[in-house]
Amino acid sequence: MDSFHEPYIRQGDDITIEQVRAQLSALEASHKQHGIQLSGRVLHVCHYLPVTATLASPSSSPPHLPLPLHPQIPQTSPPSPSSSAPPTIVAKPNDAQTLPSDADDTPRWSLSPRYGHAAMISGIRSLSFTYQQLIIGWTGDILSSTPASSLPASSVSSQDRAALEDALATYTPREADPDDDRKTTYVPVWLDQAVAHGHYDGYCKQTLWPLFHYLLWQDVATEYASADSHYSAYAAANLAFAQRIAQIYVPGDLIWVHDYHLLLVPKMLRALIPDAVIGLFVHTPFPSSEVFRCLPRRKEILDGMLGANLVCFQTYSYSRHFTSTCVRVCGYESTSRKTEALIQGIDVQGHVTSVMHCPVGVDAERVARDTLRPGVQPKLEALRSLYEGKKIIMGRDKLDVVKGVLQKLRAFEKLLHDYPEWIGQVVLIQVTSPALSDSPKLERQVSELVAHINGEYGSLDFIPVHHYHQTLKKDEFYALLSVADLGVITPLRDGMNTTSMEFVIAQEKSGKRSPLVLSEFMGISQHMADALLVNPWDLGDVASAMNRGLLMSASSKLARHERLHRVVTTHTSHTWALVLSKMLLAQMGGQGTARRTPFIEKAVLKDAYDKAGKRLFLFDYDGTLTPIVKTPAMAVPSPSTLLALTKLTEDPKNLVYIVSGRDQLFLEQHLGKLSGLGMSAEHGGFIREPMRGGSEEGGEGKESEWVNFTERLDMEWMEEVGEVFRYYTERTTGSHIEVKKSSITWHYRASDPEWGQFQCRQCQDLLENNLAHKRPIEVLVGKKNLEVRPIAVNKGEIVKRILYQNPDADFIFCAGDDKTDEDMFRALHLFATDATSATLDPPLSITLIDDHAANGGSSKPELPTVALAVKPEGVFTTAVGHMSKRTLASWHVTTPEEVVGHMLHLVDIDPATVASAPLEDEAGEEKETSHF
Ligand SMILES: O=P(O)(O)OC[C@H]1O[C@H](O[C@H]2O[C@H](CO)[C@@H](O)[C@H](O)[C@H]2O)[C@H](O)[C@@H](O)[C@@H]1O
Repeated sequence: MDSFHEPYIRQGDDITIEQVRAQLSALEASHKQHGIQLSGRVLHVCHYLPVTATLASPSSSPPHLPLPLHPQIPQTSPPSPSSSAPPTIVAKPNDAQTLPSDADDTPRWSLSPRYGHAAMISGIRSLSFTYQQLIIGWTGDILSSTPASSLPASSVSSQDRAALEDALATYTPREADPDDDRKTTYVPVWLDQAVAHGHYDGYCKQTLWPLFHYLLWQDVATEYASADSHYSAYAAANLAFAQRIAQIYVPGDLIWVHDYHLLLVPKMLRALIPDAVIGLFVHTPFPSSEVFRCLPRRKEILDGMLGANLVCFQTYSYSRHFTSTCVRVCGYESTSRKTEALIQGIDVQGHVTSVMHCPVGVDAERVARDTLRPGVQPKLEALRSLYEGKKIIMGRDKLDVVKGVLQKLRAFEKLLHDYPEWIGQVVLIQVTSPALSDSPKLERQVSELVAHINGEYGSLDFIPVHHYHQTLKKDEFYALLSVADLGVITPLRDGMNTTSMEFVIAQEKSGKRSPLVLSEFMGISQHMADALLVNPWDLGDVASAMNRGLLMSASSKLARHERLHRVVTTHTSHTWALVLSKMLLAQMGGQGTARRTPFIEKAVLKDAYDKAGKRLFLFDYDGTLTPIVKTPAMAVPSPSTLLALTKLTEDPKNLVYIVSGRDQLFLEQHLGKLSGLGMSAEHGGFIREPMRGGSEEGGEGKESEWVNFTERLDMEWMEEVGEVFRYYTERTTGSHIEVKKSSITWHYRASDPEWGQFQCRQCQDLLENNLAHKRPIEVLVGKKNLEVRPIAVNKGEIVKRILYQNPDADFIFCAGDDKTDEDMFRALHLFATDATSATLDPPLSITLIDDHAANGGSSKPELPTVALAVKPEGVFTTAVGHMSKRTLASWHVTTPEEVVGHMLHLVDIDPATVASAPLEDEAGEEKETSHF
């Protein structure tokens, strides 16, 4: 694995931030050398802006005077609403609490501050030394001064908005290097109040958050209509973000979209800026596919995410769940380790989204500094004397069901029950900070349980549990972390959890080196093997770990602490942000950004068609003229497809062929009535020329014979391959074998998608390593199938043959959707790109087969090279699939319906006037649109 693609600095690696910086610079230099445009900017798209801003009354405020940060809702007299002077707006980051606050003006409105995501914000800000940064986020609620209430965003005048945007754009953060003019700017997204709250309090908090933390909705303590309500607000908010990004985007920008609030943004943004380099970082856990599949809007959400070039998670297991969900729920394929080099990814119609992981850390230096703030020590001393002679267990969690506070309290109760020697000797100080959407039910349950434990195990001079439901001040927080004899952080699920990292740093500074009990269901646990890892549901397990931690020897504590400290201080928010930049930068110029096959416009095609004297059409069948469906036998041509082919073949200027992997029987059965249609079956193994002089059933003319190019080939391998396929069919429920005359296909579309793909890879390995080098065969990975055919035949050879026999064609349209069709594009590539090389040597199929037959077994060597009439502008090689799909074709359309629509347009038929029935198989299964 090369260092550019290395997903993460692994635990124990000695890589430093300087090394990541050096890798970044090397990547940038290499991109510049290859002419890849870099803007030097990173756009971070977050749910809300980490700033506080206040709009002051113009009449009373001096320009650019900083205003108090807290409280945000002013208590003083109302502003003068009619003033026409420009507003004075002061904006500052949420953490800039030391700015002077000597203003006496009256804010007219202010943005409500929001906290959280500290690690992310500190990581983003640390990049200011490397990149120009833009943080794009929702303003948060707009609070009016009188009455103290939320205002609809629409009531903020455009003048005020512009003033706020200016203030944010010109704000220089404290931590910026004064000699460096690169900095962080803040770009507000204005959301209508209903959209903003439907988005966050509704869909984010009531639907996605519980699901991502393995809580199905009936378990959530809030009341709401359904898992689908608020989706429209979620989509509207995401669209507003995408549009805002598009307004400020410049080519060469790197765009990082953050978290579960904005999962639709990548796809929406891709539609607005097809070339954008987009990363999506998911800070929460990503659940197993069996949980995720319950989401009514699962496909929309996954497709939204897959609009990104790179989707990144906190841990490998979250990324594995995501990949598996895309495969299982949407039917997409994960890229093989073999084909897409080293990166795991998801293939959607040829667009590959890379999937990686990179855990966020804390700003270790800053936490260490904060732990030593002068205010911390007195608080620490106070705690020490208050609990003198007792061991202190500390817990600090948001009051949210997923944080497992109830389970922790029960485990503490079990500690006192199972190890009664601790009664009177240990206290649990549990702080619960209020969650944004508070749950009174949970609050009540916690209070009741605390009272129960204290009643059961407490006495007049001993209270076992000290519960504080409040937001701790920084000094109190660090004092608590520093004084504790044991940290117990046991959420039921948590994306990462930064308190545990802060605990380790605080313990280093206080010199205590106390141990940590951590839930194994949080992202950080995978990197903290030296904590005491527990299952928070197993109360006995947690109680025993608490006991073990409290009794741990000093040397053991020290050894564990040192290793944890090393992890926390080498995997910081700064390294995280740099590694993220490196990963996204590595996507530039790569798959999905460099390759853009243009969409072929109907008018362009029609223009060339009308001007041409002789036209050649070469169509693949499955996935090109008809959508992929679950059962191969049900992939029958639609009325539109038949009409388009009929009309094309009726025109004497046209020569139309189907070049398919299907066998003769299938092609004859479904397309045989079109006698003007030429057909090639089994990937070029057979050909039947069109009948001249009649195109419809009953038309004039004599039916052509099939020519078999495989007749004299060694076909003994068919039995051997059949045996291998039978072995895998027995072991892969739902799979089946399609035996054709000279090729054989193993299908696994109806099998478990992951097992099917795994078996396919195993089978492919077996065939390639044990048979392919001994036999004249080629193994082809198709769409949920594995095909084996003779190496001597392919679709490219057929195309050359047709072309050689029709050198006067001056218009060629060739369409296909999968790898075997690339042989056709390759055969035409030279003529599609180079005006000077329009000559063609006699193809093998003519020299070896036709002439062989004509000359009684001896081939005739001197067939002439022919000159072709076609010019590059008359060759339309067209891939069906995503524009970023790897292809030799010069054009693309996205679906088979578009291929047919384009053909109908050529013959002057409006597709809307043609009756079209949705494809259904016998079981009523709809066509599989998800995977082409
Ligand atoms: O060259 P083509 O015309 O594209 O044919 C390639 C293979 O297509 C068929 O399999 C594929 O389509 C089926 C129907 O949509 C689908 O169920 C299957 O999963 C696909 O792999 C066909 O069955 C094969 O014989 C062709 O070689």
